[in-house]
Amino acid sequence: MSEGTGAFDHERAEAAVRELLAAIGEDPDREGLKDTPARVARAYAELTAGLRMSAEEVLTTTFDLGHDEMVLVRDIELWSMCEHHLVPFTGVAHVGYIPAETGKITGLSKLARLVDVYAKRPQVQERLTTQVADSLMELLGARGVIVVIEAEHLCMTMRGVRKAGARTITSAVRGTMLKDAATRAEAMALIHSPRG
Ligand SMILES: Nc1nc2c(ncn2[C@@H]2O[C@H](COP(=O)(O)OP(=O)(O)OP(=O)(O)O)[C@@H](O)[C@H]2O)c(=O)[nH]1
Ligand SMILES: [Zn+2]
Repeated sequence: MSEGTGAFDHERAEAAVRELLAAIGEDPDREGLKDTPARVARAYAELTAGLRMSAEEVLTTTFDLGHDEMVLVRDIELWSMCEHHLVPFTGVAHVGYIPAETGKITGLSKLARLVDVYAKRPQVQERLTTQVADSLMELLGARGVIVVIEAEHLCMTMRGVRKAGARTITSAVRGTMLKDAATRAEAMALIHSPRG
């Protein structure tokens, strides 16, 4: 994938929103819309903040707890933006890993932050899923990783095919989670066990 600069240009974003308002037949100068380009630019800066963050920054806090068995955080709330239509897709991510033999683990919140690094940018669900899995393998030296994402795409709900409630499920399985069926089954059982 070719890389953009990642830098957010507020002035350019404001001008583009003003232009879009004119293109849809609105009057960008009417009272209710006059602050909209600046607001939308700020909102887009937030919604694409992942372009200006890295997995390396997020996974700096690690502990050597000697815990070398599965850690799984499920139901991590997720908001991303479909790169085809620039409308949201939303759902949950389940992220599990088997730490390195040294027992090097990261903070639980860092798994949720990692999801945000890759979610807060124009994205497709498949790439989001593999990027989270691959960064855990590389940066934590995890022996195995499983990432399952369940999401609803507003581009399929509010427009186009208009199928509300359809959920897309993607998974990325790496290392021992891939090789060892019992470990993978344990992770899937944890992901699907009853809530509450
Ligand atoms: N694989 C994948 N497809 C996605 C994702 N988000 C949106 N899409 C799909 O991207 C496709 C884009 O299709 P196009 O035919 O180029 O665009 P379109 O005419 O707006 O398509 P419709 O949505 O079917 O109206 C659609 O089928 C979307 O459902 C995603 O995360 N992964
Ligand atoms: Zn879309």
